[in-house]
Amino acid sequence: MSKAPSPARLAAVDLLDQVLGQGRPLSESERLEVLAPSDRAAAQRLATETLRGMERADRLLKPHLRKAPAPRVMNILRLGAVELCLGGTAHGVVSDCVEIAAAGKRTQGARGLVNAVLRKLADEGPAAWGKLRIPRLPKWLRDPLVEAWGPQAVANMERVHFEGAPLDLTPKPGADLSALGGELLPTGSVRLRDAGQVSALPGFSEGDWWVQDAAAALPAKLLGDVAGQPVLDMCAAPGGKTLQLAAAGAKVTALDLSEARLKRVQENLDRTGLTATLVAGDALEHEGQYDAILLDAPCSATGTIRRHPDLPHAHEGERISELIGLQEAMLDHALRLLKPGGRLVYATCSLIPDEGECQVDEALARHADLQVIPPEAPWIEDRWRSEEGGLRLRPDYWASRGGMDGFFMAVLTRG
Ligand SMILES: C[S@@+](CC[C@H](N)C(=O)[O-])C[C@H]1O[C@@H](n2cnc3c(N)ncnc32)[C@H](O)[C@@H]1O
Repeated sequence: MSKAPSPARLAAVDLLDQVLGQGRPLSESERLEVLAPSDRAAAQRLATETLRGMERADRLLKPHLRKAPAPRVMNILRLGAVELCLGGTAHGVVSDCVEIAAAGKRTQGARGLVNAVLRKLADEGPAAWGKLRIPRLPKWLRDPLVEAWGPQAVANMERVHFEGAPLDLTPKPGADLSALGGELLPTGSVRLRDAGQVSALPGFSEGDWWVQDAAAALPAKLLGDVAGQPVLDMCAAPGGKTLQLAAAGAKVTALDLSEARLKRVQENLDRTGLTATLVAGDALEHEGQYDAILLDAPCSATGTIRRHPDLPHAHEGERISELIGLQEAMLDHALRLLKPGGRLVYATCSLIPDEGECQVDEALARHADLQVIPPEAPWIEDRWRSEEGGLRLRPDYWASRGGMDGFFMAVLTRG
């Protein structure tokens, strides 16, 4: 008699269909909302691991498939293959994948195939897995990154992407995070491995910290002493940098186009007991004068792939030229909102120079009075410095510690 497949595995296959079939990233899924928290976490982990290991799974599956199966069947096989190769129990994985195939009208005819192929992989897969190459980025992204950073650097980034990301926390000033047993990074973030459920960690309810990649915590620090100053966080949600600025004593205006995402900023402020003025609106229409502005502009997010392996599969960079235009317009508008002598930090979590280094070069060409202030801090490593006077962070930096998100950031002023 057939039994219902695990809700987490079933949802993980749906997520793979969503990313690979519809080109919608995991973060846009409503599918997880109906699940219990533990199933939600498991489904997300399974989908993420499958996307990370997809190239290897496809290589292992290929010899067993005479013709390409229907996309959902292929995703069931990918999920099963990755789980089996990463140590999943053969019986549980295979029978669940067969049940997922049996549950769909268009896939039930492939039950036998799923069963036969996954049984083979349960025997052969785990030994073969580690001999396959580290999965590569898709060509649309790999080619420009090789051109920008060279083949070895991109191979190093791919190794870090494949390993996934630790959990980084930004401590609220004065909070004691020793109960978490994490590693204190030179930049002040606390890094945890295998952290589990975030909301169950010590200090979460007390608002002692918030989740923020170590690299993502640096742009706000580059604004320097903001205590008592009006500061605009121009693209604020979900609010990691707003929290840093508020914790540093700034009078923060946190602006974002998305009301839904601003709700997350408010939740984060409530949990941490910090305050900021939230404004829903278009950054390009915002008015005011500020001593300091943080422009963490919308971008390709290609620096966050180790956390979001769905990104390079969900699209092929179609929106990047539109984003580059938006970043340029936002940078020019931010300069209009900056008081004389004020500081603007421009940042993007992108690995593509057109969204970082080139934006600063081109802004310098457009505005004769614009200057870049090279940042000074004891934790800045020389190799992070870019020719424009900004910082270029890459996933392969701190590789032995677990890497960091890719970011570009620069401090600008009009003089
Ligand atoms: C990279 S995210 C910001 C991350 C945020 N700074 C943090 O640290 O949590 C970019 C944000 O820009 C917002 N955004 C996109 N277009 C915008 C616009 N025209 N005006 C204001 N915000 C915009 C998006 O809603 C998104 O929340």
